[in-house]
Amino acid sequence: MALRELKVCLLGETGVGKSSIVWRFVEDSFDPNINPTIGASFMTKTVQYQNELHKFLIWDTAGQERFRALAPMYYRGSAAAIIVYDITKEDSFQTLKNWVKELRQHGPPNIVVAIAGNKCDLLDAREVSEKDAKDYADSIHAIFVETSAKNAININEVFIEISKRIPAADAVAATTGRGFKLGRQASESQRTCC
Ligand SMILES: Nc1nc2c(ncn2[C@@H]2O[C@H](COP(=O)(O)OP(=O)(O)OP(=O)(O)O)[C@@H](O)[C@H]2O)c(=O)[nH]1
Repeated sequence: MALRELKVCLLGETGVGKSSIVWRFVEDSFDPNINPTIGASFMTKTVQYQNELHKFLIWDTAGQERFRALAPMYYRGSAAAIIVYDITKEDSFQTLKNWVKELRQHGPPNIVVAIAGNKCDLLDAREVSEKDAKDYADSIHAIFVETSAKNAININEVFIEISKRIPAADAVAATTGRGFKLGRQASESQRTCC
């Protein structure tokens, strides 16, 4: 079975739940006392998609302002970016729009963008309407899901949607050197920090 490596980065304001989404996806766990990311952290997870294995190489960036300048190192060369906002924080949705602008200006031209409205378990505190966010995502042809890392809602779905959109993106990637590899492992996960 063909193994495809897909570099994915997570972007978004501090505290929106980027690391929690990654932990839920890779380890199927949730830590309410998780620490803010320093610099960035890296994890991988391989999943089967149709007749291929997709190995996600996931760069979870730090949302704190002091690390902002590091982000290009992680979104450059990415096949996809998951930009996360917190549905209970309007400001975090504005920050997301800034990330979209930055990716447009400096990111890979064919990057798949997924917008994740996280903390959808906190409906009573909602500040960003699902419709407004979906309309915005549609306007930039991005994937859109509301997620809850806490309650494991729509976490796998984000990555499945990325897998679905990658073939078109990879047709370009293949011509630039990234592409298919034959692999042996059916599933794995790993975490390192830097
Ligand atoms: N209720 C709720 N809390 C969440 C959810 N996801 C994350 N949190 C909490 O939000 C806080 C921040 O989560 P992180 O995953 O560290 O956020 P981050 O975006 O990675 O933050 P930085 O590393 O600073 O960029 C933590 O207290 C999490 O437990 C969620 O889906 N629901």
